[in-house]
Amino acid sequence: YEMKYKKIRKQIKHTPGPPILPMLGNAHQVGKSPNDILHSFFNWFYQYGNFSLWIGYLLNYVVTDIKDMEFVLTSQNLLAKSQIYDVLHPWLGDGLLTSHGKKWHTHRKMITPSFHFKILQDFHGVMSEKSTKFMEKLREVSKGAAIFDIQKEIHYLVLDIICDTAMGVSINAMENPQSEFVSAMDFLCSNACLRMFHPLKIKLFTYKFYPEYKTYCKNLNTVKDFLYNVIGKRIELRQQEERNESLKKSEDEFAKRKFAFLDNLLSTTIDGRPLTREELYEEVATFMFTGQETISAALSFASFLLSRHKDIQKKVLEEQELVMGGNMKGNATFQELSEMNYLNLVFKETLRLYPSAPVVGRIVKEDLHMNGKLIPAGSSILLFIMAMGYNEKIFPDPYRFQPERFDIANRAPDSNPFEYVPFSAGLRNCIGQNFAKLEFKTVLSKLVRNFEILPAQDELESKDGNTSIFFGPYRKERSPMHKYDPILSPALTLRSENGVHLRLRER
Ligand code: HEM
Repeated sequence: YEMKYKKIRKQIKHTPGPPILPMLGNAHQVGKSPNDILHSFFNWFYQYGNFSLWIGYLLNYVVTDIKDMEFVLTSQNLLAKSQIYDVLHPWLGDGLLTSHGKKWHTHRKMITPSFHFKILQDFHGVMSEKSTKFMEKLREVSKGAAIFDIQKEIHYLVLDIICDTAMGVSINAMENPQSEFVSAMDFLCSNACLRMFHPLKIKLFTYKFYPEYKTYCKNLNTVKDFLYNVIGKRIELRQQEERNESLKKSEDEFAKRKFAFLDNLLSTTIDGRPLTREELYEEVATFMFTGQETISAALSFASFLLSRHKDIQKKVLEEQELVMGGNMKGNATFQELSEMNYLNLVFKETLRLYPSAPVVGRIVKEDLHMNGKLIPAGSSILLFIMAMGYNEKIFPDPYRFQPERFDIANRAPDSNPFEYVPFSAGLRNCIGQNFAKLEFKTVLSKLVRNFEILPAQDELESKDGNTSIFFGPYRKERSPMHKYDPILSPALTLRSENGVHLRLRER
């Protein structure tokens, strides 16, 4: 092994990286917790730019250079995902996120119309309804200027929205966070994140020997049973409708007709045949996973940033007053949301500082020549999306929260579209980005109109416009971390390990 890898290391001398140990590579330096991993990645980004990272004998080629990012994202041959996605397979199967080749291609084509703006308009109704309920929940938890964890509350809101839009089923997670299905979904999301960088837990055949494996199976089965049950009932309902039978009046929630992503899948065909139950399951489970943690993170971090930047929150509110006029407590229409340009800039700037998917991976199946550099077959390429947002040449003063930097008037006319890619780009870009933007704006617009968002403690308000999060060598110039500063945890999705704490004051 050592001989073989010595040769490969010579081949990639073009790209430095942290020094390695035999057999371990850099595994001992990456760090134990997800937060350590992020810090190590940032330190190496500042030190090397692109860097090569060895986990045992697996080469991870980490890309932070804009031209290389463009190369990978526009390549037709780098569409298959890397090994870190293996943890998702038992849960999501070959859904859109994890599949590749012909299956991915035909399913992508089939699913694209489900995100058409006419369908998003229907989903917007669900988003508005759930956000109204969310305001009531916030009134309760923020009573008496209590410091609370908004990430937790947003998580349940987003789960409610995604269940309703994916399956047409209301699970009321905001009211029943302890339900078996809600806990099982929570378990699977964090389980995936924690296993991704664990050398033994990442593979199912070694994970089976851990005592927690039993709990994993139990939660996986809960989610699968629930989804298969909904799918089965939906199919039955459609068959009844097709036979033109009058529907039995029932109290059953599944019988209530509500248009959902699943309905779209049921009316689609692949090569002239309807989707199998397994295919339906895979795509619904994928929609629910990808559309949950990502938006939760964006909304939580945006609330956090606004809580610490009063001046920017004021601008968001001024725009709300302008667009909504006298209807400050009502639902914003689709049209009104599209007029909220400043809120759009806040969305972009939040995703620059806290991209929901900080790293995405691809597998290199054949030797690759990337802008003059050889990347050997069998390696994995990790696109370090988060580091791109902290590139000082593109985003001066990168730790400053400054939505205006995304104003078209302030962007360099020759800017490269690959310098900012929170939704990835190219053929495997995020299919749900318009859904995400719509949900972000629906919820945040309502939040800002109902509440003044305050930091957990008054002294935490930013005096210089900077965030309190620092990575890499610049950290030592800054004040120490406060207990209410988020500890970032990256895996497939970014979140705060210690929650996102703040206070609210009703307007
Ligand atoms: C702020 C919110 C979001 C962000 C930042 C985000 C980001 C991303 C990124 C970076 C990828 C590429 C992943 C990779 O290459 O492995 C991706 C893929 C994907 N996203 Fe999103 N996403 C968001 C919301 C959503 C939502 C709301 C949905 C669906 C409801 C969704 C569905 C998907 C799917 C299905 C893929 C896989 C697409 C494919 O491979 O063809 N995402 N997303």
